[in-house]
Amino acid sequence: MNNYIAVDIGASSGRLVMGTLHKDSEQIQLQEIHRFSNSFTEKEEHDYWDVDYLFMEIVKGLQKVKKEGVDACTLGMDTWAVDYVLLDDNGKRIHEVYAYRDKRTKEAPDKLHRKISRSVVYSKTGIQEQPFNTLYQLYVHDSNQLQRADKIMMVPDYLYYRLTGKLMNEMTNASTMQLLNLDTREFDEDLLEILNLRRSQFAELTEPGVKLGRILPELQREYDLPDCELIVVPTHDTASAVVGVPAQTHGSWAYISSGTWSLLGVERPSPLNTPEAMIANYTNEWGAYGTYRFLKNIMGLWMIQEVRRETQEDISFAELVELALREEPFRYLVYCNDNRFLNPSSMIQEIRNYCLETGQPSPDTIGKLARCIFDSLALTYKDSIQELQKLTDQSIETLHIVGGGANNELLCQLTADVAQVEVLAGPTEATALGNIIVQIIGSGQLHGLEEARRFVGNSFHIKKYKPQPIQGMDDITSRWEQIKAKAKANQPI
Ligand SMILES: Nc1ncnc2c1ncn2[C@@H]1O[C@H](COP(=O)(O)OP(=O)(O)OP(=O)(O)O)[C@@H](O)[C@H]1O
Ligand SMILES: C[C@H](O)[C@H](O)[C@@H](O)C(=O)CO
Ligand SMILES: [Mg+2]
Repeated sequence: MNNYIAVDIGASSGRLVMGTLHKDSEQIQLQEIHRFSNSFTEKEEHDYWDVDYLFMEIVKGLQKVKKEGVDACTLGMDTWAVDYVLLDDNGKRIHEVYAYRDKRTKEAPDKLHRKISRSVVYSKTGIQEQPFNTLYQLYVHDSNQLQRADKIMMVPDYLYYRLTGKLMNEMTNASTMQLLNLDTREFDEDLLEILNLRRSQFAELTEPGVKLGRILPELQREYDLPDCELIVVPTHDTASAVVGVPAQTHGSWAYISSGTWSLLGVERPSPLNTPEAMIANYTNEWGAYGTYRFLKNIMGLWMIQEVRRETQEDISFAELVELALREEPFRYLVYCNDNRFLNPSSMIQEIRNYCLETGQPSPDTIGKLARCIFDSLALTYKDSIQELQKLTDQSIETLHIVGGGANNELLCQLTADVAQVEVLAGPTEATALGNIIVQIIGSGQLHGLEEARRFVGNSFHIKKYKPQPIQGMDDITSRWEQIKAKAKANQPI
C-alpha cells in the first residue's frame, strides 16, 4: 500500500494530506485532500476548542479520501500541544476542552511553585515554564472533575481514541504536559502527588511508530470511510514538523517551526536541563526516535493573525507582507515574548501601548503594525539563536524555517539578515510531512530519518536566503536592547 494520510491540526487551521512514496525518484509527494479552519471560542469567560467539530472535519476528510478512490491507507494525527480531555469510566468527555490561552492559569505557576520549586520541576522535566502547560492547567482544574476522570488524554490521543477505541498517551505530546521525568521517562510521582492524580488516570506512554489499530467498523460503516490502520505518529505537531525538516547536515542546523507559534530550536540526542537553560526558558520536549527538541516558544505569527482578525478586512497574509514592505524598517519594535501578547483583548492596542510605553510613536496603520511584528520577530529570533549557541556550545550555520511562515519572504530575509545566518525556507507542510514520514518508516519503506530527510529535500522547493548586511544594525541593536529593558522596567524611555 502506498497511501499515507496525515491529519495535522494547528491552532489556526487543520488539514488532511495524502502522501505517496516514489522510491525510484527518491521523492515523497503530498496531496492536500481537505483543509478547515480552527480557533478557540469564548463561553462564559473561558476559552474552549470544539473537538467535536474537529472530529467531524477529520471524518469529512477521510470521506474525501474514499472518494479519491483510496479504499485502504494508514493514518496518523497530530495537533497543538498541552491541551487535554477528561474521560469518565464510560469513555465520555467530562468537560469541554479548555484552550491553552484561557486566562485561568495566569497565577497558576506562582501558586504551584509554593509547593515545589521551579528549579526542581525543571530538573525533573526540562520543560520551559509556560503558564498554559498541562501541569498548571490541571493544577487549577476543578478537583471533583479531576477525581472523576478515569483517563486524561491529550487532544490527539483523544482523536485516536474516538476513531479506534484505543487509549494511549503518545510520548512527544505527553512531554509537553511538564509531568514526565527525564530520568525515568515516566510520569513523575512527586508531580502527580501535588496534583492529587494517580498514574492509572493516564494511559500507556506510547512511542511514535506503533500500530494502534483500525478505524472502528461501526464508524467505517456509518460514514463510509476507507479501511485505515492508525499508526501512532509524533502527535505533537512540532515534533512531526521537526521530523519533516529537510536537514542534510549533522549538528550545525537549527529550525523554526513557523506558524501560530515560532518554535526555535535544535534536535538533540540528549536533554539539556541545566540551570542556565532554565533561566533562558528553553525546553526539552521529546522528539521522535529518542531525540529531544531543545527549543523555545516565540510568540510567532499569532500576532499577525490577531491583527488580521481585528481589522475584519478581507486581507490575505501575503497582502499584509506587501503592506509591511512599504514601511520604514525597524521603526517600531516590541519584545514578542512579553506575556502581554499571549492573549490580549486587542493585539493592535497592546502593540500600540507597548510602543508608547517605550517612547516610540504608535504604529497607526496596518502596514506599520505588520512591519513592527516582522521586524520584532526577526530580532527575537536573533536573541534566541545567540542564546541557543551559548547554551549548547554549538554554532548554527543553517536555519530551516518550516510551516506557513516559510511563505513570508520578508520575514525569512529579515531573519537571515538580523541573525546573520543562512535561512532555508520550506516545506510549508513540514508537519504533515513528518507525520507521513513516521508512517512510511513504520511500514518499512524507508530506513530512517536521514534517508527520509533526503527524500524531503528532493521533493519540495526549499528557498535559500543568504544574510545581507543591514545599514545601521548597531544602532538598531542598541535601540532593541533599550526598548526591552524599558519595557521590563515598565518605564517610558
Ligand atoms: N502566503 C503567505 N504569506 C505570508 N505568510 C503566510 C502565507 N501563508 C501562510 N502564512 C503564515 O503562516 C501562518 C500559518 O502557518 P501554519 O499553517 O503553519 O499554522 P497552523 O499549522 O495553522 O498553526 P500551528 O502553528 O498551530 O500549527 C499564518 O498565520 C501566516 O502568518
Ligand atoms: C501550546 C504549545 O506551546 C503550542 O502548541 C506549540 O507547541 C505549538 O505551536 C505547536 O504548533
Ligand atoms: Mg501547524
